[in-house]
Amino acid sequence: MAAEIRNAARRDGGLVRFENVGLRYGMGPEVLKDINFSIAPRSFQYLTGPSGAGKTTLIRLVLMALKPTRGLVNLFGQDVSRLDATTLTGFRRRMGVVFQDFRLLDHLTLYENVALPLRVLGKEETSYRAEVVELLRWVGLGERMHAVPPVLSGGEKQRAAIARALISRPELLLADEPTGNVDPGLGRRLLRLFMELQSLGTAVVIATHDLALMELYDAPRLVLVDGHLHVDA
Ligand SMILES: Nc1ncnc2c1ncn2[C@@H]1O[C@H](COP(=O)(O)OP(=O)(O)OP(=O)(O)O)[C@@H](O)[C@H]1O
Repeated sequence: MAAEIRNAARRDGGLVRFENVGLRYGMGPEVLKDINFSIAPRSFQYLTGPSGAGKTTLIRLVLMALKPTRGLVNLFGQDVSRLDATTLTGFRRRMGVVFQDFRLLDHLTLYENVALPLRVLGKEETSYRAEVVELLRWVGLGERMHAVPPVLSGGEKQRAAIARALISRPELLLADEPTGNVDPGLGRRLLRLFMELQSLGTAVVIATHDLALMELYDAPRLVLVDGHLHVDA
């Protein structure tokens, strides 16, 4: 089944494809209008636009946390409106997400936070311990793995959230303002982490309005303005 889905994604040329997607919250105005774009496997792109333009909303649509009001959302080669709950859960596991507010669990150590997605899958600790430690070192938190989130800086929490998003080796990583809470030096280091991740085979989407960051590494920009999206390649 997994191979079938991957083949379908390849055939359709994308991990994600939106066709004429529109979204409104409740009876409010349309926040996203006629959105068309696709995300190729192993690609790197920014999602940008002014505050309130709809970046988080678009990410939530990709994560299937929201249903489009109109149009087609295709993930891994399949129309999501036709999928059953089990397949949707499987699709979510193929995506990693770094939320703007981190969403770490305060009563768990960083090690436990990062290991959580694997624990939830019922894996034995012996099968993942080394991998979690290696990933925490990779994001520069090797010395902090037994600390709990409330005693960490914003940048440390940011990196822990990135490690947690990566532990399941996602095919697609969505990061919402991943450099929003860090100084420019750390922002550059995080960007290098994302580039390395892409070179290891993950497609990366970074939502940001940090122009300086986007200038550091040239990549296509999905630009949202007034609910419309255009691609600056
Ligand atoms: N749950 C909600 N209910 C109603 N309106 C919402 C909801 N979430 C977002 N909106 C509205 O949708 C629009 C887009 O919001 P969204 O958070 O997607 O923008 P954004 O580009 O991510 O903004 P920022 O860069 O400030 O995070 C805004 O006008 C916002 O007020």
